[in-house]
Amino acid sequence: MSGRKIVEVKNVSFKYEKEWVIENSNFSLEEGQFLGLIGPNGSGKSTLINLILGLVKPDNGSIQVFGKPIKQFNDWKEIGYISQKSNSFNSGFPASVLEVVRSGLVSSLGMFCFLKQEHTQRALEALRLVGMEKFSKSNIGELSGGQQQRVFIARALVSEPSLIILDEPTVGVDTKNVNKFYDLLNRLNKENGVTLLMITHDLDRIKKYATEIVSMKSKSFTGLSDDVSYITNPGDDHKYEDTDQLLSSSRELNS
Ligand SMILES: Nc1ncnc2c1ncn2[C@@H]1O[C@H](COP(=O)(O)OP(=O)(O)OP(=O)(O)O)[C@@H](O)[C@H]1O
Repeated sequence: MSGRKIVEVKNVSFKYEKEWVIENSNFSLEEGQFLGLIGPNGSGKSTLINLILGLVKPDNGSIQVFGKPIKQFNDWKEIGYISQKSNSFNSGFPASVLEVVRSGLVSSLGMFCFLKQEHTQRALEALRLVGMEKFSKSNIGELSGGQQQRVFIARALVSEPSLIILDEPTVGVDTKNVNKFYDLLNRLNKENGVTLLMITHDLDRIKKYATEIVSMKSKSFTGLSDDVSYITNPGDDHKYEDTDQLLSSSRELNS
C-alpha cells in the first residue's frame, strides 16, 4: 500500500434535519486498502458514502477526494459505485449485459458520444475480469442476483476507476455467489490494485477479506487504522453487539 490518502474526512458533522447523523468525525481511506465499513442500521454508513460522493454536503469540516477538496474534484470516473439496489432487474428489463457494462462509460465519455468498437472491447474486457464474458448477449434481467452484481462490478470497472465504493452489494445474493463475489473483490484489490470501500453487515466475510475495518458508532467512526479517530460515547444506545468482538479479533488483520 502506498500510504496515499484517497479519501480524507476531517472533523465532519452532518445532519439531514435537526439531529446530527455524523458528528465531528474523521475517516480516511488509503490507496490499496479494502476497507470494510460496519455498524448498526441507521448509524450513518450510507450517509458517509453520500458525503464522499458529494451527494450531500457536510455542515462542518472538510472532505478531500484524491487529494482535492470535494468541491473542486470532478474526475468522477476514478470512482465506481455499486449500491444494494443494483441487482434487482426483472426478467423483462430490455438491456443486454454488454449494454449495461458499456453504459458505465457515459461518465467518462459524455452522454452524447458514439460508442465505438474500442468501447465494446473495453466492456468485454471488464466482463472477462469478472468471469461474465460469455453472458455478454444475455438480457440482464435473466441473470441471478449474484451474476447481476458481477455485471455491475464490470460496469464500475469499465472506466478503470481507482476506487470502488460498494453499499451492501450482496443483499439478496445466494451464499455460493456471495463467496464468489468476495473472491472477485479480493482479486480486484490484490491483483488489479483497486481500492475498495464496502459497507456490509456480513461480519464473518469482511473479517476474512478486509485489510481494514471501521465501525460507525455514536455518530462517529471507530477502527483500527491509526488515521481513524477513536471516539467513544458512554451514553451510546447504538450498540452493535459483535463490533467489539469483531474489532478485537480483526486486530490480527493489521498485525
Ligand atoms: N434523506 C434522508 N433524510 C432524512 N434522514 C435521513 C435520510 N437518509 C438517512 N436518514 C437518516 O439518517 C440516519 C443514518 O442513515 P444511513 O442510511 O446513513 O444509515 P446506515 O448506517 O447506512 O443504515 P443501514 O445499515 O440501515 O443502511 C438514519 O437515522 C436515517 O433515518
